[in-house]
Amino acid sequence: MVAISKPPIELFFSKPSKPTNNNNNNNPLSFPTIPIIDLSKSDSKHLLVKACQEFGFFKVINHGVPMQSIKKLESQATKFFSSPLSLKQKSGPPNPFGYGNRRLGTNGDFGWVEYLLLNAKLESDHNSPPFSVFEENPEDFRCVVNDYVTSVKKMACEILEMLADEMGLEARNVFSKLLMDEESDSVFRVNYYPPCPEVQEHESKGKKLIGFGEHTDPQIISVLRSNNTSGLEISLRDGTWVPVPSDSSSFFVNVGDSLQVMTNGRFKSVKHRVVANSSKSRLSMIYFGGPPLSEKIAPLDSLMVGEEASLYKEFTWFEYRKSAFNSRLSDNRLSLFEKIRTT
Ligand SMILES: C=C1C[C@]23C[C@@]1(O)CC[C@H]2[C@@]12CC[C@H](O)[C@@](C)(C(=O)O1)[C@H]2[C@@H]3C(=O)O
Ligand SMILES: O=C(O)CCC(=O)C(=O)O
Ligand SMILES: [Fe+2]
Repeated sequence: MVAISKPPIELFFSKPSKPTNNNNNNNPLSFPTIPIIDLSKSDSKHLLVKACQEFGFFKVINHGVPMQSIKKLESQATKFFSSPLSLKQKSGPPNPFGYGNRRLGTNGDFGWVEYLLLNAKLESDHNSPPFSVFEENPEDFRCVVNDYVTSVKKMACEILEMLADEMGLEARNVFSKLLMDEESDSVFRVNYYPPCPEVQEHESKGKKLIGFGEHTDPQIISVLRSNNTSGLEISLRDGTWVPVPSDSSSFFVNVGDSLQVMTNGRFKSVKHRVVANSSKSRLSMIYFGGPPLSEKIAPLDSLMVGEEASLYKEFTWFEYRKSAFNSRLSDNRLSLFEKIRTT
């Protein structure tokens, strides 16, 4: 186990950002409303497409994921993160899966966060983390995660099928089949953001303490649920950061880079980040639905109209994933795969 050295506190603060008073309605105190999609309503499809085009982000209610499954996972995760650091570290480092602390990825990014990065399909394998805290009964944790991921993946597939339907694509499972594939490279992550007393002192100087730095998610779709501590922010196209009020009974969904490519840029992968809280801890769990490694990612033929040109070079998910994991968190990962426009 490699000891985790403490990075200087400066690494966790955001650079001064654009003033946040340039939103749509010119009112410095109001933000555009984040779309709310009621999955129990059949007419939500249109709103879903609109949300993916305008924000790449929306909130989902009446999602069908049992509260019991959410609560069980929350309680297991709380047990994990409240155990001694030395024990948690026995489930790390996170390469590729396991417990991580502050260091995000391998390229020098830091956040005020602890996390568990897991394969979305937790196998009954003694070497799969986290074996340390749940030593007495690792099957318990595995079942709880698998139960939760199964329900959330079902919801993600439903959303992807509604999107395909509304866009008039021939096969409504054109996106969802990638998540359903046995070989789907999907990831599950639990993030724990401890309270940070230094937040207030820095806020008075106009700086924000960063829990998880700004980035887009590389996969197709991400589905997030958190406790009632806020912190998540999304970036609008004009660079304005919009805080997302927490809601522990709903899910938040964002479009990933791969879905942006498959829709030839119609849907936008949203830039987001998490800012730390001075007094409350935040616990979030995110399912990242990804394709099989060998899957070719390119704009869907059936979507291209007239002379529409593809904005991206074709790549496999393996190639994109490799390139993404070699990048810094805030890099524009897709720019390497954009076609040079000649007109
Ligand atoms: C700094 C990094 C962390 C990350 C891999 C990367 O090099 C760039 C993308 C990051 C991200 C963001 C979404 C997910 O949380 C994640 C698991 C992913 O697939 O891409 C993380 C990666 C990570 O934490 O290892
Ligand atoms: O923890 C959160 O609320 C969001 C984290 C995130 O964006 C990520 O893990 O990719
Ligand atoms: Fe993310």
